[in-house]
Amino acid sequence: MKIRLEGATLGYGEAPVLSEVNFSQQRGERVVLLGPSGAGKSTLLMAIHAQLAGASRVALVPQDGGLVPQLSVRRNVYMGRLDDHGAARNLGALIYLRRPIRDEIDAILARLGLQDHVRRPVEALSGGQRQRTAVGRAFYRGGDIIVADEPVSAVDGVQARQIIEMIRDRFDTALLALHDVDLARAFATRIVGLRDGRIRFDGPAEAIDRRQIDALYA
Ligand SMILES: Nc1ncnc2c1ncn2[C@@H]1O[C@H](COP(=O)(O)OP(=O)(O)OP(=O)(O)O)[C@@H](O)[C@H]1O
Repeated sequence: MKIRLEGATLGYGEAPVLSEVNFSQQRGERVVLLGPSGAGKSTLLMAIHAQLAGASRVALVPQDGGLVPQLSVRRNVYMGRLDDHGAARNLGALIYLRRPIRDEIDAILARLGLQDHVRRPVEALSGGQRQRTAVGRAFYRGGDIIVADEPVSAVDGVQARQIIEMIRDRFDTALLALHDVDLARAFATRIVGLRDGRIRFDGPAEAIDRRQIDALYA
């Protein structure tokens, strides 16, 4: 697993969103990106995901969930391992999921409080239920690292804390964008503050003080 950006410029068209970015992450670190809307958190996350993809197994929770609305919760979770199987098996899984697979998926969904929704199409779910489905897919996938873009923004505070704890228990290495500063502090070993496309601070969670964080959002 190698995460290293040196002097990177990241963006979508002509104008860069992030310039001269230096960022690296070691195995075992839980890094949280903080910063106001538009600071560049998603841009940085997706650049790192692109760097990891192929070389490492990454569990991804994209900001928009990336779910297939017409398919059931269970099948959306199954998608987490789509690339472990051939096309024939995946096509078959659209019609029938074998018992051991179903049981494994359902156990994850139960831990996320979705046991009563496993057969429902994602399009019939609430925003928070969808978000938990996307998290479930990442758990089912597993891997060397989880990269998650505001994975608990649509659930209530109690659920958010539970899900963040589940992420911590399941993945040694994590890179998350979060809005909730207290949650970030509880989870992270390291906090990176972004504002206007620049990294304003980057250090051990316990060394980052409230003033630095408030300045991001001022
Ligand atoms: N697909 C895109 N095409 C062009 N510009 C984009 C695209 N996605 C994001 N941007 C721009 O890049 C900048 C940073 O956006 P980004 O999504 O990385 O911020 P963020 O910190 O994740 O914000 P939020 O907390 O609102 O998700 C913004 O100015 C945004 O308008």
